[in-house]
Amino acid sequence: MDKIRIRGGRPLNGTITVGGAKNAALPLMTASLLTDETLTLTNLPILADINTLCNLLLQHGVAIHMAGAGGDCAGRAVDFTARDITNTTAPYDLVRKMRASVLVLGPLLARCGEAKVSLPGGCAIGARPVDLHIKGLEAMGADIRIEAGYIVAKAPAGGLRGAEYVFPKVSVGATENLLMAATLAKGTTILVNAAREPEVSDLAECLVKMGAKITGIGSDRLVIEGVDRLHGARHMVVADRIETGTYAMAAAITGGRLDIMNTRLDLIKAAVKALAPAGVAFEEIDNGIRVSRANGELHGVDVMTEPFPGFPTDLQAQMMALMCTATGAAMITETIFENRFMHAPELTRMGARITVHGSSALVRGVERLTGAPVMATDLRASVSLVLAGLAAEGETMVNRVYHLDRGYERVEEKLAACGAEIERIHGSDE
Ligand SMILES: CC(=O)N[C@H]1[C@@H](OP(=O)(O)OP(=O)(O)OC[C@H]2O[C@@H](n3ccc(=O)[nH]c3=O)[C@H](O)[C@@H]2O)O[C@H](CO)[C@@H](O)[C@@H]1O
Ligand SMILES: C=C(OP(=O)(O)O)C(=O)O
Repeated sequence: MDKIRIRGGRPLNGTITVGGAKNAALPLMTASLLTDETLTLTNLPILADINTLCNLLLQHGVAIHMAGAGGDCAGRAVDFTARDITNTTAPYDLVRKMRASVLVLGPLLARCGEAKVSLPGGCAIGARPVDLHIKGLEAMGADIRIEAGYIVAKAPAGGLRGAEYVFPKVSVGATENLLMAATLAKGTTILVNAAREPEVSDLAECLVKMGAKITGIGSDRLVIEGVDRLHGARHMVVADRIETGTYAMAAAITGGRLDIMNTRLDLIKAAVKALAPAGVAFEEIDNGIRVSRANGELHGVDVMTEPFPGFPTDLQAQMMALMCTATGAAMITETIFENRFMHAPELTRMGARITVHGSSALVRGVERLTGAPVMATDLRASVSLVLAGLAAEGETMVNRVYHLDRGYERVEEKLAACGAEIERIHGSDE
C-alpha cells in the first residue's frame, strides 16, 4: 500500500487547479443509463472511484470512450453510451468497493423496469443505510425486496409512476436516485425536503440538457414531469467544492497563499462563513479564489456540519486539522454521520489536543504539531492528516493512502508544486 511522506513547516505558495467534483461525476455517470444516446462528460476527475464506477457501468453494457477517441475512462472528457443495457445486476464485489454504486438503482429501474443491486454496506464513517432510496422508489410503484444482500427491484408493468415523496431526512444519494428515476416515470413526481447540494443541482441541470422536465433546481422541492425518453447531451462536471475547501485550508494551516483555480467562491460559502472569523482571507480572482491568512494568526471557531447550504460534513476533518494550531478552542459538531471523528486520535498522535464527546469534538489549539506516523481511515480523514503534516514540525508518514486516492487527484504533486516537501512512497499491494 502506498504511503505519503511529508516534512512540514513550509508555507504553501502558488497555484492549484481543482478538478470536477467526485460527488457530481458519480451520479452524472449513472445518468448515462437513462438514454440510449451518448452522454459526454467533461472535466471528469481522474480518481479511483470514477474508475470503479466505470467498471460497474461497463458490465451493465455501457460503452465508455475518451471523447473523440477509444480507450478507458482515465481522461478528462468521456463518452458514456448505454445503447443496450445487457445486464441489470450490480454485483457485490463491485458495489462494496464504492457505495455510490447504488446510484445505478434508479436509472436501471426507470430504463429497464428492473434492477438487482447489491446493498452497498457501511463504511468507516457510518452504517450508510439506503432505506430512503428504497422507500422513495416504492412510493413510485416499485416492488422492492431484499434478497441475500441484494436490492431486487421491479417497476410496475406500465413503468414507474410519478409520486409525491417527503424525505424524512435530507439524503443526497436518495435525492439523486429518485430524481433520475422520476425523469422517465409516468406523471409528475414531487420531491420534498430534497438535498440542495451543488452536486444534486449539477445532476438536475444535466438531466434537463438530456430532455428531462425539472423545476425547483437548487431548492428543497424538486418537481419532475416524466417524459418518454431522454437523449444524449454534453455536460461539464461542476468544480469540486470539497477539494476547493481542502486546499483553502492547506493555505491557511501553512500560513501561505494559494490561488485555487477552476472553481468558484460561491461553492464554498458555508466554509468561508466559518473560516473568515478564524482568520482566513478569501479573494475572488479570475476563474478562482486566492486564499491566505488575514493577519498571521488563526483563531478557534465553532463549527457544526449540516446539509447544504450548511457547513459540509466532507470538510469537517480538514477543519479539525486546521483548528489544532489555532489560538483558543473550537467545538466541532458532526450531525450527518455517526462515526466521522476517526482522524481525531491520529491528530492527537501529532500533538493535537482533542476531546471527543459523542458527536462533538473540542479542539484546544497548540503551538505546533509534531510529525508522526499516522493511519488514514477514510477519504476525508486521510486528507486532514496530510494538512496536519504540512504544518507539523518534522516528518509525517500517512499510511493507507488508497483512501485519499478515492477523492483527490495527484494531491502530492499539486502540493509539491506549491512548495510542500511531500512525496508518495509506492508500497507493495499487501
Ligand atoms: C457520492 C456522494 O455524493 N457522497 C456524498 C453523499 O453521500 P450519501 O448520499 O451517502 O449521504 P446522504 O446524504 O444520503 O446521508 C446523509 C445521512 O442520511 C443517512 N441516510 C442516507 C440514506 C438513506 O437511505 N438512509 C439514511 O438514513 C446517512 O446514514 C447519513 O446519516 O452525501 C454525503 C452528505 O453530504 C457526503 O458526505 C458524501 O460525500
Ligand atoms: C463520504 C464521501 O464519499 P462517499 O459517499 O463516496 O463515501 C466523501 O466524498 O467525503
